[in-house]
Amino acid sequence: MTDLLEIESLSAGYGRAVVLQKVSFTLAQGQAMALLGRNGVGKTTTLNSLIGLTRFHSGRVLLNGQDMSRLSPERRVEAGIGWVPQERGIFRSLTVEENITASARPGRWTLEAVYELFPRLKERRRNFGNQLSGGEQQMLSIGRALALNPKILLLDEPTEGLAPIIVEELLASIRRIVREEGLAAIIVEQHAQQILAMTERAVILDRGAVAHSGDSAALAADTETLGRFLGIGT
Ligand SMILES: Nc1ncnc2c1ncn2[C@@H]1O[C@H](COP(=O)(O)OP(=O)(O)OP(=O)(O)O)[C@@H](O)[C@H]1O
Repeated sequence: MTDLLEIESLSAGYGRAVVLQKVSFTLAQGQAMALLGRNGVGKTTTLNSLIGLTRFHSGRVLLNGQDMSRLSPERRVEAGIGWVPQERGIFRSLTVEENITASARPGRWTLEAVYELFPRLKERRRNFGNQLSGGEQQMLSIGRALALNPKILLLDEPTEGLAPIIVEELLASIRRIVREEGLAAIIVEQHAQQILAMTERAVILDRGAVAHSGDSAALAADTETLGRFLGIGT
């Protein structure tokens, strides 16, 4: 069976700087992957490369066997990549509802399904993007990506800078998306143990290269590797 996503020896960066050095991993349909590593190792650059926002040097990015390495970000979204950027990227002058429906496509994730996942968004549906708290903006960013009914969701530090109670709420929603709904996802997160508990696969990057790749459950128990590459668990 073809993997949903195949990254083959991807080297990419910004301008002349090559940040990712021959990064390879695969993800099957319905699998969620934790993408971990210390600050500055290339996690965001990996997600940016999957959506097409970096300078591509060599390698291949395949979605359902189709090579996307040279496609524009718009074409990659059309092909089924859902992207939730670190800076959230919501339209501040549109309402919550307009943000969700502006680019929606038919599928499991209707407006009602997004509201059911994030009841706060329904309460706030007539508010503008610039009237939302950080947590609500993050929910909207995820809801908007879901409404595109992607084949795979890329989440870049979705809980960064949010209050602990909101972090727990968001992590519970993300767990539901990947565990109960079975949507394929790559999740970059500082809350490593919580993300390992809801994903099947884990990749650790170190200085732009894959330093570890394996089962999330095995990594969660591997204090030596967690300590060496993330400075936790020891
Ligand atoms: N727009 C850019 N132009 C040039 N270099 C960049 C740019 N964005 C990131 N970099 C560099 O690429 C490297 C990897 O950064 P990246 O943001 O991918 O790391 P990260 O693992 O996501 O870290 P963090 O957890 O801090 O977000 C860093 O050395 C960074 O300085």
